[in-house]
Amino acid sequence: MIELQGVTKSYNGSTKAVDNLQLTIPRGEIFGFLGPNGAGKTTTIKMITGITRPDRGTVLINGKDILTDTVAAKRQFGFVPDSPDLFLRLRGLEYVNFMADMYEVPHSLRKERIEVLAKRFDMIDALTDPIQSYSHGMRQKIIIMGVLIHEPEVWIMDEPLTGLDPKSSYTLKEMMREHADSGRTVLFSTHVLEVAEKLCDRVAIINKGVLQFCGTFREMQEHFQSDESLERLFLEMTDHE
Ligand SMILES: Nc1ncnc2c1ncn2[C@@H]1O[C@H](COP(=O)(O)OP(=O)(O)OP(=O)(O)O)[C@@H](O)[C@H]1O
Repeated sequence: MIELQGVTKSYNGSTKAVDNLQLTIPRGEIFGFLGPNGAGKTTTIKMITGITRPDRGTVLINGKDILTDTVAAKRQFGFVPDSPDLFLRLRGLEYVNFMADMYEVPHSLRKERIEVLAKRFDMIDALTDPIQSYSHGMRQKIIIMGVLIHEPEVWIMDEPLTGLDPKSSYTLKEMMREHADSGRTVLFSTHVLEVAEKLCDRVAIINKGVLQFCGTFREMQEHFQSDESLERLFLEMTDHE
């Protein structure tokens, strides 16, 4: 479960990138975070994950405060950032083991977990190659594997499907569904509204740092008294000044 209470952030003391955001993302849900470029999605995700400090407000992950109980809060989640260009000098397997070390995954569990993940993402043959030699999609997949190796309860993913081929994208979406259906939490941001419409139990739409809507797609249609697609409703909400 992720709770944001009055979360606010300005850069350089000027316009608010995120303004008084109030959100609760319960267990058992795939939650989509949507908004146009520059809306404040990444800033919000960075505040949830403790990378950026909010000016005001509180972030709780499974009840643990990211600012005051940071390590306990960080143990609750796995985070896939928007750029997978990390640890390029390591081989895939070294990186996944490094992540397993960080999260104290026992050696007895690692081999099987790595095998299962590598099989699902078609990465078995690439594990011994340096990440530098990987394509964008392969880098994305190794980052996802490194995150999932410690089986975090809460998944937080910033545009995780970008660059994935159709099979890997299908696999990740399937894993997100399984994770949420087993009573755990998935938060991800995306620009692909068709994916959000099909995959998410609820979505939040943010524009210029302000929450425009939070709820199910059906609730959104009821709210706007419209049977339009998510894409049309999104454009209506975010196009107007
Ligand atoms: N490090 C920074 N310094 C100054 N301004 C920033 C910084 N990071 C983000 N911003 C500004 O904050 C606002 C929100 O940016 P953010 O990256 O959170 O949006 P986003 O919704 O993730 O966008 P995108 O969909 O393009 O990735 C934008 O106006 C952006 O220019």
